[in-house]
Amino acid sequence: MHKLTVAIDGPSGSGKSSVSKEAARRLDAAYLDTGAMYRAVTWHALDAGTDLTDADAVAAAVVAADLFISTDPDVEKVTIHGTDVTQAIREPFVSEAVSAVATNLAARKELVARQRTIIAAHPRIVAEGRDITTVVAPDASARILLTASEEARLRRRGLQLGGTQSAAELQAQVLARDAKDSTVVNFQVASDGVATVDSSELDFEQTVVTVLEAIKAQAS
Ligand SMILES: Nc1ncnc2c1ncn2[C@@H]1O[C@H](COP(=O)(O)OP(=O)(O)O)[C@@H](O)[C@H]1O
Ligand SMILES: Nc1ccn([C@H]2C[C@H](O)[C@@H](COP(=O)(O)OP(=O)(O)O)O2)c(=O)n1
Repeated sequence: MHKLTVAIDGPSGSGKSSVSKEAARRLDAAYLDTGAMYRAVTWHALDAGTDLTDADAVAAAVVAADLFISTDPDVEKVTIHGTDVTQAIREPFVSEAVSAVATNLAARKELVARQRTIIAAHPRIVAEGRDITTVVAPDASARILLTASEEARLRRRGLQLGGTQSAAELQAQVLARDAKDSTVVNFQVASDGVATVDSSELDFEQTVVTVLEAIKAQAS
């Protein structure tokens, strides 16, 4: 089987996680959700009462984090210091706090190193996040920026959360978070050599097929 590293970036609600996971299944590859790593260390910092405005404390918590993430696309599992946080990290309170970790450069350095180690350990892997195409794996066999209109991204996140969130809450969790995160990483504009797939007008299956075609075009 040929070695394959696929890097996929994009803003919140663009479909990165669901589309990358399905692409990984069809490519018989592992799957790495790097956002789940940022979410897990944020969950732990909140749980431990770490002051998220204290950059040194946040960085120290990330360096010390005993973090496990499944890379099997059919097994969603994230643990931190032995606690299973697979579901908890998706809660809105984590989405609203995670940028404090994502904008901490020392925390990013630590997580990027761990992500590179995980990617190197898998001959075939699809990794997704915000800086995979540019920082974590710029030499990947295929690199894709998955985008969608703000309207589509807000609608999808609202549906995903079962209609529990108000429009203002969704704006905070999707658009305001992207605005904060994009102060440290570029995931709005494709870098040189990165293919853009706009999923605004595509359904899930069409998006998966388009992404697989883009991977094939670059990786062959
Ligand atoms: N092309 C698409 N059309 C419609 N819904 C989609 C599409 N891609 C993803 N979704 C749905 O939108 C929601 C958000 O997708 P997700 O993969 O979590 O995005 P991200 O990881 O970029 O935040 C999920 O419920 C997912 O099933
Ligand atoms: N490679 C990455 C992945 C995620 N992040 C940050 C940015 C996001 O606010 C959080 C959570 O990412 P996640 O992909 O789970 O977020 P969405 O599902 O797209 O809303 O982590 C990052 O800075 N770099």
